[in-house]
Amino acid sequence: MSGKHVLVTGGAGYIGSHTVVEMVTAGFSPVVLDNLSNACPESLKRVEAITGTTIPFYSADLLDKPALQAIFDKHDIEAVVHFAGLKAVGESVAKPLSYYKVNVGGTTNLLEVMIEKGVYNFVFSSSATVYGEPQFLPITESHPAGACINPYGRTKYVIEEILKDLSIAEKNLRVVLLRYFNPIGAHKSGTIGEDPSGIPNNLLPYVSQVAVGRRPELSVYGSDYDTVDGTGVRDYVHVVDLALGHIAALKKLKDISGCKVYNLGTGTGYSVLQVVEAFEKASGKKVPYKIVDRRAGDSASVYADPSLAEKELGWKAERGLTEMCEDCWRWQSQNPQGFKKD
Ligand SMILES: NC(=O)c1ccc[n+]([C@@H]2O[C@H](COP(=O)([O-])OP(=O)(O)OC[C@H]3O[C@@H](n4cnc5c(N)ncnc54)[C@H](O)[C@@H]3O)[C@@H](O)[C@H]2O)c1
Ligand SMILES: CC(=O)N[C@H]1[C@@H](OP(=O)(O)OP(=O)(O)OC[C@H]2O[C@@H](n3ccc(=O)[nH]c3=O)[C@H](O)[C@@H]2O)O[C@H](CO)[C@H](O)[C@@H]1O
Repeated sequence: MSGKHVLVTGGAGYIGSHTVVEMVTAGFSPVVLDNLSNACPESLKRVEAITGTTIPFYSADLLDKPALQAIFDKHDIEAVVHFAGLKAVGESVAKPLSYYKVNVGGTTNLLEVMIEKGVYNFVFSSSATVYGEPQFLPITESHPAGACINPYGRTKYVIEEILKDLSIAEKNLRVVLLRYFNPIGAHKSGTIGEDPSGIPNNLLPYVSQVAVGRRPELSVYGSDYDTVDGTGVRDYVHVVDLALGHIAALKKLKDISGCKVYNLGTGTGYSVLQVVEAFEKASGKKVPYKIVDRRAGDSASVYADPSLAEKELGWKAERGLTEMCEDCWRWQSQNPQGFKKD
């Protein structure tokens, strides 16, 4: 599909910015749309520095249909990779309407404009959260989905269902749904990475902010799970591997019809304390922690069976936990305050 453009919504964000880098390397021409509600323009400047390419950028909102239409009119868009949306679980409980409006309403807006403009290739950022509490491990794509425990997860599941319905109604539509497990790490340059606003919800950003001295200690949510050391186990996947999964998905679109679903994970789970230990080794810093109560809604263990993505997309995560922690630390130590000027 090289020569034409791929619209990347949310391309200034964490996963989007890493994917834009890999897209340029793979010969795609990305155009980025982002309303910068959870990103800053600096991330794209750094993507341009890494790739040596100018990336067309539109500061626009998914809810602004005329702005979406104008982008499709201006560029010859062949496919859309859709990252943009809200992703904070706690906030989704407090503000469900915002989550349904932006995630579901924003996606339906985008799909309407795509169909109006005759663009039929779509890659969507879904999440392992759609599986809810695991009924078996490792989780395959045929594991039951939909029993989500928070509004954020439900928006992902609803969007998946919309895409399945739409790909039946619109015979030309080709969709790849990617269910991410736990993306962490950063680009090797250390110039782009995850930059959460406020107190991080997720483990790695919290650990790295403790290591860099921004926070005094990590709270480990529970040590009485039925796991290797009692702490929660997750499938951490390097964000660059995840980005490469989108390249594989884009290449796959031409060979499929309808809607395909793939897990993107490594297949290996690590406990919170194993991650802390790996991060301490990678950074040479101590990460003080205290054990506190379990976090509501957490499962003991969640990890993927990623074999379908390997078989059908030719994609396999290559980077291990040590590299994930080293790359995360390079980004955090070079940018203690994230993209904000120090
Ligand atoms: N990071 C994870 O752990 C994870 C796991 C599973 C799925 N996902 C999904 O992957 C996608 C990307 O996640 P991320 O971690 O890069 O998040 P992110 O917040 O860094 O990126 C999302 C981007 O979308 C933009 N955005 C938000 N609302 C918008 C709107 N209305 N219009 C235009 N742009 C808007 C934000 O400014 C941000 O740059 C999200 O859909 C997220 O739900 C993320
Ligand atoms: C309930 C919840 O928020 N779920 C979201 C969270 O899942 P996860 O719970 O899979 O990711 P996470 O990074 O929030 O937590 C990973 C593991 O670390 C533990 N932990 C986390 C933070 C911390 O300060 N201390 C600590 O001990 C946590 O209990 C879990 O065992 O992130 C995913 C993205 O990757 C999805 O967005 C999930 O919807």
